Amino acid sequence: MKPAATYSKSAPGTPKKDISSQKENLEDVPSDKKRKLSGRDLLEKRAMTELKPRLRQAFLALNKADSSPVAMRTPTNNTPRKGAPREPEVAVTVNPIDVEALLSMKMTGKNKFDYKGKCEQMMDYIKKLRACIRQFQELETALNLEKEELRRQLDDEKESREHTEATLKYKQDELEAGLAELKFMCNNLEERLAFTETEKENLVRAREKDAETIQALEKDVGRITSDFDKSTKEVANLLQQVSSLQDINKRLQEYNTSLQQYNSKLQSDTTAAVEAMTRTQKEKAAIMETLSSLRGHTSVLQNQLDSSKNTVVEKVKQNKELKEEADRIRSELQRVTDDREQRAAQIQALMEENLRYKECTGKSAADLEQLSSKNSALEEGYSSQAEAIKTLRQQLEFTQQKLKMAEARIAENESRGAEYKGRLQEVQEKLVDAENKLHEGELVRKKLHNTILELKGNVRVFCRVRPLLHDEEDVVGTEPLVQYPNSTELMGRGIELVQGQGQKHTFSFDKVFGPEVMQEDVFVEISQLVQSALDGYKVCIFAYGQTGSGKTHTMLGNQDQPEQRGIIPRSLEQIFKTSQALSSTGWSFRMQASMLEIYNETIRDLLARPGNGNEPAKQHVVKHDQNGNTTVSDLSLVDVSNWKEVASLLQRAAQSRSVGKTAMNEQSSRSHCVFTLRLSGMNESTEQQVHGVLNLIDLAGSERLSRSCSTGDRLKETQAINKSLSSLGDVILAIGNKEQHIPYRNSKLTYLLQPCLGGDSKTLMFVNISPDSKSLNESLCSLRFAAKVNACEIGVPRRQTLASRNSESRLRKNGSYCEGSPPDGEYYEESDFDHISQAGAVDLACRRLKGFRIGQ
Ligand SMILES: Nc1ncnc2c1ncn2[C@@H]1O[C@H](COP(=O)(O)OP(=O)(O)OP(=O)(O)O)[C@@H](O)[C@H]1O
Repeated sequence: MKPAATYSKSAPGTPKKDISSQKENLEDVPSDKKRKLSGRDLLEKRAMTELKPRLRQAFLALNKADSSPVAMRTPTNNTPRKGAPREPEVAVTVNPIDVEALLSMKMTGKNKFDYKGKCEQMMDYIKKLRACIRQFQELETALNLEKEELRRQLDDEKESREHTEATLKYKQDELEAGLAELKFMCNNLEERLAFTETEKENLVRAREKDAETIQALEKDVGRITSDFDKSTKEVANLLQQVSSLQDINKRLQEYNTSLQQYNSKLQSDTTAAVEAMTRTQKEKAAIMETLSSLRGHTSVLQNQLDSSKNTVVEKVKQNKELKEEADRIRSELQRVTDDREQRAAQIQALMEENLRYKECTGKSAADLEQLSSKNSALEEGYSSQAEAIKTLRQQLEFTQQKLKMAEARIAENESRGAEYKGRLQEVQEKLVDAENKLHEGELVRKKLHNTILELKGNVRVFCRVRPLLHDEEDVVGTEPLVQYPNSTELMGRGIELVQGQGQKHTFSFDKVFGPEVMQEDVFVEISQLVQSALDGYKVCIFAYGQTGSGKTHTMLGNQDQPEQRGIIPRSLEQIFKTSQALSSTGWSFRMQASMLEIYNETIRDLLARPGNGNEPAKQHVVKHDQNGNTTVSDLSLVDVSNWKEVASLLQRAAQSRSVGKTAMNEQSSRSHCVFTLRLSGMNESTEQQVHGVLNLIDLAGSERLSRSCSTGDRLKETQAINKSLSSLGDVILAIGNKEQHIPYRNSKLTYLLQPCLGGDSKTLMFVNISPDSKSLNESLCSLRFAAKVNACEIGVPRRQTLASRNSESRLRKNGSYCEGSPPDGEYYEESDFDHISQAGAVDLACRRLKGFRIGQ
């Protein structure tokens, strides 16, 4: 038996070796070709080089013996995966066939004709050939598999090499970055080292100084020790004082307890006041009802009185006619009587003459006859006249009777009229009484309402709806755009906007004025607030609303028509009148007015005297100090003492103000206009002082660019206006949300208004509304904004009162003005100033309730 021929393949799993061997194989390839050879070419080349000796071996084995077993590697399908351990090589024994011998083998047989033997040999030969073919097939399969595996190994190798290369690149980058960082750190450290060294030098110097200081301190310690001994003695004294102070403290605590009791009493008083207000409101409703019924009754009585008056007038007329008739008849009668008497005298004279003729002269019978006929004619005339007199007398009697009857009727009517008059008087008195009660109730209600608002510290909001202008429409669908709810709760305070399809938006404010409300009625509602500026409060009234909604009309109005004057002129008139009235009680006031506008985020002095045009425009800066004082640098302040002076100032300001025509308003204010009156009051006899500020602000109108159609400068103005108004909205929102940071600095307007919005002033906002249906959306926005403002709590208003005579210092002499709280420790008892306003008691209660300082 021939030794089993074995062929083995180098075990896989040693790719590096394979790659190196491939490299070795590549050595003999020309270098330009080397680059072109791909991995697949290498593999095929290597397979061929490995296959050739194996084929040669296989043929050798087959040629050597057809029956001897040959150890051959059996191909397996379990190709090792990447990373998996390689299986050991498996040797399979086959009977190798000597192919050369097989191919040169001849069929001999026993003789030439031994076909059977040849045939058997042939069969055997065919079998061997088949076995040989099978072996070759197996070998080919094994080689194919091996080739496949080698290809896979090569791919794996390539992949792992790429991966390693990428990792190496990444690591290199990392190292480079680290190096750069280290270099940067090194630089830093060097800088720090330099800095530390200088610091060290400084410290050394400081230490030297410290050493000197310590020496000085040691000397001081000696001195202090002696002082300490002295102090110890003083401490003993002080301890005694402390015990006496503790006594005082105890007494003060008792006083404090009593104050707390007083406080709680005030709180209960406030509750009672609120209840009283509710009661008053109910009473007011009842009085209103009585009033309306009385009004109805009065109108009935008035009608009756009017008809009675008409009857009396008629009867008087008749009476007069009858009297005239009677006079006429009387005069006729008189005339007739006179005539008759004249005739009787004539007859008498004729009769006497006749007698004289008869007696003395004996005249002829003819003459006698003539005379007697004359006499009879006269007698006839006389009798006819007597009859006429009789009828006239009858007529006179009848007329007199009629006259008497008419007079009786007149007397009757007059007594009835007097009765009616009495009843009317009575009703009118009742009416006046009811109206007085109503007025009083209204005053109490207002006062209580003010007190509650002040306790809450809210900004008050009044809403005013202007009348329709030409070309405007105030209906949405079939309903009026603006409606006023008439429920008891919302009467005079509620407003509804109808958005179409019955959708309503209801708002309520402190007061709502409809289009019919006159300027005077509006002012009546704010006069008390204005008054409080004289009492030492900071007061701020501003008008907000879309352009053309009536802000300027409300604040300034029309100066040429007295009944059309707005809040600014009326307020000043009232302040001047009241300050004059107070002069009889020792009070004298100094008042200074200023007027500025904020135009395109720049402050402009409206009272500045026009220069020659060469000097640069002044830069006005708003500043607030720690005490809440506001300053506007370089602002003109003008002393005013009567309305005439203010009127001329307003005129001067109107000429400098930025006004323009927009698509929505002929005379549109293109800036925010701030009128400020600073009041400083001093009582000569008591040396008491008050400091008040009245800010009256006409804001520029908000408008949509799409509606106002602004371009150029107008567009810039509109953008500046909208920006500052939106900043105002942000501030209000932040205050409403009680945020930590209030963005007052976002616009000049909010920064200037900071004390009014976030401080302790009495603030009132007018929200002006246009009833035009085209302005519905803007009106809705304005009302929503106003509702937010109404909900804002800005703190409790505080009066500014002083005792020392330094009021002059609080009113600026030139350049800037101050407003705000007096320095600490200078507050006085409210009762000291109660003579100024009736609101004193309520204010005192408010302040005590809020824990304000009430005196030193
Ligand atoms: N209550 C009112 N009664 C009568 N007319 C009014 C009333 N309110 C406003 N008007 C008229 O409406 C017009 C626009 O008013 P006004 O100029 O006051 O608006 P505005 O809000 O100040 O506008 P802008 O913001 O553009 O300055 C004016 O002609 C004014 O006379």
